[in-house]
Amino acid sequence: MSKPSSMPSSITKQPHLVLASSSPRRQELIALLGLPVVVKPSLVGEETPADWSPAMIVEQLSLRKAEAVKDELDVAVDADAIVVGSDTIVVLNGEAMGKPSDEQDAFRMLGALAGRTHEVYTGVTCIRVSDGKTSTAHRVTKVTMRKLSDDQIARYIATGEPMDKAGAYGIQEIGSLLVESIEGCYFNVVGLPVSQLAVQLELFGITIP
Ligand SMILES: Cc1cn([C@H]2C[C@H](O)[C@@H](COP(=O)(O)OP(=O)(O)OP(=O)(O)O)O2)c(=O)[nH]c1=O
Repeated sequence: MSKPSSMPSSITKQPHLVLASSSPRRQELIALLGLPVVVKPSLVGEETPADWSPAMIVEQLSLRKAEAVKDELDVAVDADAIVVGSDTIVVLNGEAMGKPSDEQDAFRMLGALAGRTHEVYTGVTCIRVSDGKTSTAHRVTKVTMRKLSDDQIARYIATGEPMDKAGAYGIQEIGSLLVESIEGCYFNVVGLPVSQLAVQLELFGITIP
């Protein structure tokens, strides 16, 4: 009879992740990986030069967030950690939309998105604390929003949901009622493309089911 095979050491010895984010959505999604996670929000500014492409914006901001948190860690304590940073924007006809500045801004964004197809870009950066090894990538998902009247938009804004979300909607909450269809990764829209993150973590020798 053959002996049962032993567990590969890469499964038994996994480093912990440090999520550089204040987003409750990202905190829930990263838990899907089943690895130990510490949350440490980054406090970086999110200004970017006007000539950056959407891909550059989300990749560079995810890098900025991860680097800021990595710089605050104690290498002796967190040597085996991998810091994960992420950034999400909505792009309509080349215009990048972040989080709305106020309700009027949310009204403008939703009025522009209604009845049209836009793209959601999310950038993800992983940095290993011990040697600074870095991986940055992004994903794009197409989202088509149904036509909305001004009254419908105003009622949605009155729920308070849009204010902390790129493009002023949350597909995972009441905003789901505004979305007609999507093409691509759903989790990318919510703010953390978990399968993309799994691919990047494999570059660090971390195996995810
Ligand atoms: C389009 C869309 C965005 N969002 C969210 C994801 C992000 O949290 C937010 C975009 O803002 P970000 O600047 O990417 O992230 P954040 O400020 O919320 O968190 P942190 O920088 O600390 O990581 O919009 C949704 O929750 N649902 C959606 O459908």
